[in-house]
Amino acid sequence: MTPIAILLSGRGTNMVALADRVASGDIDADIAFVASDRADAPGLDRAKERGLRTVLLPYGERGKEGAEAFLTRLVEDEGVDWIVLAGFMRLLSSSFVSRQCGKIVNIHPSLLPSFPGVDAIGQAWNYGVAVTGVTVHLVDEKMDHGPILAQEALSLKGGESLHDLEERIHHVEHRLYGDTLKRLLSSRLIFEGRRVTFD
Ligand SMILES: Nc1nc2c(c(=O)[nH]1)N[C@@H](CN(C=O)c1ccc(C(=O)N[C@@H](CCC(=O)O)C(=O)O)cc1)CN2
Ligand SMILES: NCC(=O)N[C@@H]1O[C@H](COP(=O)([O-])[O-])[C@@H](O)[C@H]1O
Repeated sequence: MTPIAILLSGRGTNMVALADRVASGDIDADIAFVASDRADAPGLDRAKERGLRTVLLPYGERGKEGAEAFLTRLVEDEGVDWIVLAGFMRLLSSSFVSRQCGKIVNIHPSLLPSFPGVDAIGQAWNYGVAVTGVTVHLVDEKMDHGPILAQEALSLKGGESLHDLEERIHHVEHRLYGDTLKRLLSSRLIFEGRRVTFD
């Protein structure tokens, strides 16, 4: 059973989807804690409802460096093997990423490298794309730049609203992230440049 930590800043629906699959035994992991940079993140309440340990990262009091030092101590004390970002809206420093030996994974609601950063779905909608999707990627020191582990595309439907599209993308996320994490925890990663395959 692999110890993981989940980091979020918002609603936590991706955390819930992962936690449910861990609880069912489908994903062979132990969620050591769920952490957020925001005390008001609804995802923290959802984690507490599931009996998960929650942690507030002290970005407010200690800034980025202090918050990452706090997180590093927690990760090392708990023997966390993978850090799972699920709507965590803070850029992690290169020193933090390298200390974790790159064992950080993120989900992003677009087909990277298109539409990195915040509001990716809104960016794609406003651009008028015909196809968008979801990316699961390793985290490096840059924003939404790390090697891609999985992607799934979806075509926009005539007449659908932005809200409809957001709902369909989140539905894909909730399945794809769990499927990819399950493979990640049971495989070796083979790197060829930026290309990553599971062994
Ligand atoms: N080193 C990395 N850190 C993070 C990555 C990554 O790929 N590499 N992914 C992000 C998630 N993310 C979108 O995928 C994202 C994170 C942060 C921001 C952002 O603008 N943050 C600002 C301030 C946010 C705030 O104060 O609330 C900042 O950090 O200065 C946008 C998108 C997770 N981290
Ligand atoms: N740049 C990162 C980013 O945009 N992440 C996105 O934040 C949302 C979090 O939702 P959730 O809190 O309900 O899981 C998800 O759509 C995730 O892909």
